[in-house]
Amino acid sequence: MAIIEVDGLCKSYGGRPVVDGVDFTVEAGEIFGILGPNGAGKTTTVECIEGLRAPDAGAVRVAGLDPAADRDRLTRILGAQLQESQLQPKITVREALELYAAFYPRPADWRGLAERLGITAQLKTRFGALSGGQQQRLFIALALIGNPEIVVLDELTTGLDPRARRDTWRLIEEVRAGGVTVVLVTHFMEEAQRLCDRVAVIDRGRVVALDAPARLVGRAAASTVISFAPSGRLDETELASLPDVASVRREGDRLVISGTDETVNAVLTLLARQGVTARELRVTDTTLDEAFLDLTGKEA
Ligand SMILES: Nc1ncnc2c1ncn2[C@@H]1O[C@H](COP(=O)(O)OP(=O)(O)OP(=O)(O)O)[C@@H](O)[C@H]1O
Repeated sequence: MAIIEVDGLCKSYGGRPVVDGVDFTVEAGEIFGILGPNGAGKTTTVECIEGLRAPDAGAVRVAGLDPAADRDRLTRILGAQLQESQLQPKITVREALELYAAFYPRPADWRGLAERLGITAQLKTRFGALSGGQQQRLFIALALIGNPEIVVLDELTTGLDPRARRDTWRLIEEVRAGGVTVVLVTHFMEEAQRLCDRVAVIDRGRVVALDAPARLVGRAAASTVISFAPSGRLDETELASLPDVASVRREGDRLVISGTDETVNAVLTLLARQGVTARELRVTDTTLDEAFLDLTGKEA
């Protein structure tokens, strides 16, 4: 059953369309990812779902409600991650949790949430004195405090260290196991691949692909990625003309070439012919990173 329906959504700022006919539905109980390069229109799209912005055209329905017109009822079923500016720097973590719990008829136990998010030691700390990662965890706790049916998390783990990121992923999986629908805007491909049942890739205000992460990877032009630090100069145009090459790019001193097994052999032959050694050579299966580059031509 679809719990969120976005149909022909359009939004312009100063006459410039930033969301340009976005369609998708989110099924109840799924973790739905929204991926896209900077400025693609992801936040604007979720702000229309949260009722924070009214669409210029098209329709959004959340559990049958029109978010822009029914914000009061919407906030009882939808929890959203706050932006930094929405909390006073002097409020303590405990005060924020108690205050937000008081807004809802059936709040979650804030002590339990603080425990699961690892911010119990900070209960007396003022918001302004928290580290970026601690602030982020408090925002997640506040998004969940009303026991929502749907939670919208925008850039969930930005600013978290790898350990805290993994803890947060586990928490999101638990939240979903409790029946909550999760909409996740993310720049992290690993996060999308690990957590999301389906992902919409948005580019320049349009959905350019929508599928399970594994199926998006399967549809990518390339199946294999070869990367290495060349010991000498290599002509990128020559690399790009090798069999089955989908893309060639530089990452620091490394070259990253996506293609097929045949590309790997051809690259190694070219290197041998030119007397260049491939240092720290890696050959891996295509990931969502490459599929995303294929779809949008950009890094997330
Ligand atoms: N209130 C606003 N007024 C004018 N332009 C805006 C406003 N909000 C967003 N924009 C512009 O609209 C475009 C889309 O922004 P949006 O935040 O939806 O993209 P995004 O995909 O979430 O990007 P990011 O990944 O960088 O957060 C951007 O070019 C942004 O600068």
